[in-house]
Amino acid sequence: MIEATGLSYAYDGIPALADVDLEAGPGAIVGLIGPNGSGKSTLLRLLYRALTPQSGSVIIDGVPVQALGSRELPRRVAVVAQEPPAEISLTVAELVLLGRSPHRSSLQAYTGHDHRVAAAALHRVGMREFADRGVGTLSGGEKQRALIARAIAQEADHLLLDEPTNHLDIHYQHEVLRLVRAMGVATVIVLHDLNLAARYCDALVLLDHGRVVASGTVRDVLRPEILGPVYRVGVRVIDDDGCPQLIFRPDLEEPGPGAETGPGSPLLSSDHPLSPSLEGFDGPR
Ligand SMILES: Nc1ncnc2c1ncn2[C@@H]1O[C@H](COP(=O)(O)OP(=O)(O)OP(=O)(O)O)[C@@H](O)[C@H]1O
Repeated sequence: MIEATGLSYAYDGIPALADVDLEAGPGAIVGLIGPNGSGKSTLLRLLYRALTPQSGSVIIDGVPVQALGSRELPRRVAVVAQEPPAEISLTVAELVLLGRSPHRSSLQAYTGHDHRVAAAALHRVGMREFADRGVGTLSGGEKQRALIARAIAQEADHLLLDEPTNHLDIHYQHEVLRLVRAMGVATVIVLHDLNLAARYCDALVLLDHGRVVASGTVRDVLRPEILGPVYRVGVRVIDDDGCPQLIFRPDLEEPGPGAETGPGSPLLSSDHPLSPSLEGFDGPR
């Protein structure tokens, strides 16, 4: 269980996050969504103690995160951050094996069990044949999957991921999120793709300018009247076998400089036969 209450943070006096609450119960996946610069990564960094909040608290299974020891924290919380891995000179197998470090003392060698857990994690992300490759030689998506394998090998009860589907093709976007679901641990995940968020998250927290604009179930948050003003796009929600999915239109009221091909423009007016119907789209207010 991850409980964050009243979190605020400022970089060099410039506020990035203000009075944010979040809760991820056992097995629940909470999606952090919001525009660029809205504070998602900052919030995640506060959750895994890379940053210390100026006010508020983060509690992991009843224990303040600040009170967890440096070995206890990674045993409880696995992180897939946006930063590229420092372990660029390692092989993929060695990188994934690092996920076992919190489970042994620094003098202890990795056990057969550690190797089996690491190999199984690599297999789960479809990377077994990459075991001997250098991390530095991987594509962006392969690297991302190797980092997710490391988090799986860590066997922590809490998982924090910052845009884990970045660089992944559509198959692996779904595969990785299915894996996250199957791990069944308390998860907080930053996602830009709202349709993936709708499909895989149990709850969402929408940030804008460092504040929570909406939080709750997927259906509570992914509403055109909420998303439109925050993302400055037109939004339509459709139902895909019970899962809400979104279709977006660019901001119809404030075309950017030189934008001449939007609906209503001389090149593509809304009654042009090639212009798709705008019915059902709620433009931003
Ligand atoms: N190290 C830093 N020093 C100063 N300001 C920072 C730093 N990191 C982030 N910020 C600022 O804090 C705000 C929130 O940034 P953050 O990275 O948390 O947003 P985000 O929602 O994760 O963005 P994105 O979707 O673009 O990844 C932004 O205004 C950003 O410029």
